[in-house]
Amino acid sequence: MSHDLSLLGWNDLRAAELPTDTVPARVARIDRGAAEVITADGQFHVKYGARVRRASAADPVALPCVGDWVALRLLPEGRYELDEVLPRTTAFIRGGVSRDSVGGLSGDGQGQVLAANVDVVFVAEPSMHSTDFADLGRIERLVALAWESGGTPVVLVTKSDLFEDGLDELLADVRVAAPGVDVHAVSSLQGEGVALVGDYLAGSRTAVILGASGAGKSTLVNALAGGSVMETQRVRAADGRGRHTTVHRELIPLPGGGLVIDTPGIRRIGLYDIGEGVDLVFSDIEALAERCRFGDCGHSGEPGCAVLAALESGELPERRLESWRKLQREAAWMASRTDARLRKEQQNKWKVITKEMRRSGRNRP
Ligand SMILES: Nc1nc2c(ncn2[C@@H]2O[C@H](COP(=O)(O)OP(=O)(O)OP(=O)(O)O)[C@@H](O)[C@H]2O)c(=O)[nH]1
Ligand SMILES: [Zn+2]
Repeated sequence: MSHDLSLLGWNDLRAAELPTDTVPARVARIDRGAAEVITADGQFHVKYGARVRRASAADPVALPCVGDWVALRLLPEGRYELDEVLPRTTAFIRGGVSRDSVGGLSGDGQGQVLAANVDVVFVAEPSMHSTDFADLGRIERLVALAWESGGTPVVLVTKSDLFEDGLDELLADVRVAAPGVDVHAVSSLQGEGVALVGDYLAGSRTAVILGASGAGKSTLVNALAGGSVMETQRVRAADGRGRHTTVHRELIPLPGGGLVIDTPGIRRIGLYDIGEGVDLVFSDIEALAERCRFGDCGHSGEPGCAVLAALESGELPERRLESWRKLQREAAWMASRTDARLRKEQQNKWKVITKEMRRSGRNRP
């Protein structure tokens, strides 16, 4: 079967990075130290070449991951090996911190890339979660993660059908929590907003959907695919296999164009992987802070504090200020446990390319 690689997101920018005498491929899945890749000539299972093994021994971030564009080299015996990971435009990195079985956090300082070359990051938060309303703090956290990856966040308030009165007010609150980010109401069951979500994937862009368990991620992918490509919670509850079993395909091409990456790692991300993205989510508070009289204002009673003034006047919700403080503390904690130099180096490389793409409008529908 032959594939048109441009439908998987291949473009001139990436073609310019391809070494001579190699074949381009996109990683659909990693399976026990080898990669399942899609090339123009079909799907292959390829092992890592010496170059990849060497680079990843020094730095696990260099290991191939789902979404990567890679260069394959044909060996004399007629099979391909994965010779090189092409420069990533965006990446979700788990910064060497994980929650152990007893719930404590531990860090080994080693980063791990969970997904690469994701253009659009949908943040799914239900309008109603059993008896609770949408959690604005969770939206802020996930939007911070999205910015951090280099992709463009879009917030989806899911299950909008459950919320009749007051949806507009809720959307307004969400817009305050995510300044500069598109916010849409979606009902995957009734179809509201689904086509709009699909529009973000035009031009064969790649998306991930972040959100808590039960946010409706699988149901949305199924709605986008116009069929059942993902098991949803109900099905899984019925067969008793529990959560996180949706692993058969991790790079899912949608019939209307574009791709969605869904992996267990991406599903679990968001509990503690935050960093500099926090500044972008709280750009309104950052702007206020610049107007404080003292450059090192702690916004806790100093004279001439613009942040507290905005709180007084009601311009800045108190919940948001608290959320900012909390996420900043977490980000600082994270940073103290990750190899900062390594992280920075990787991110700078992608940020340059991502900025280029933003400038040329590639990330906007
Ligand atoms: N009313 C309503 N229910 C929905 C909608 N979308 C999803 N649901 C329901 O919400 C539940 C969870 O949906 P899933 O799609 O499995 O959620 P998920 O985010 O994939 O959850 P995990 O796989 O645990 O991460 C299911 O019972 C869905 O039927 C919607 O638009 N409206
Ligand atoms: Zn201040």
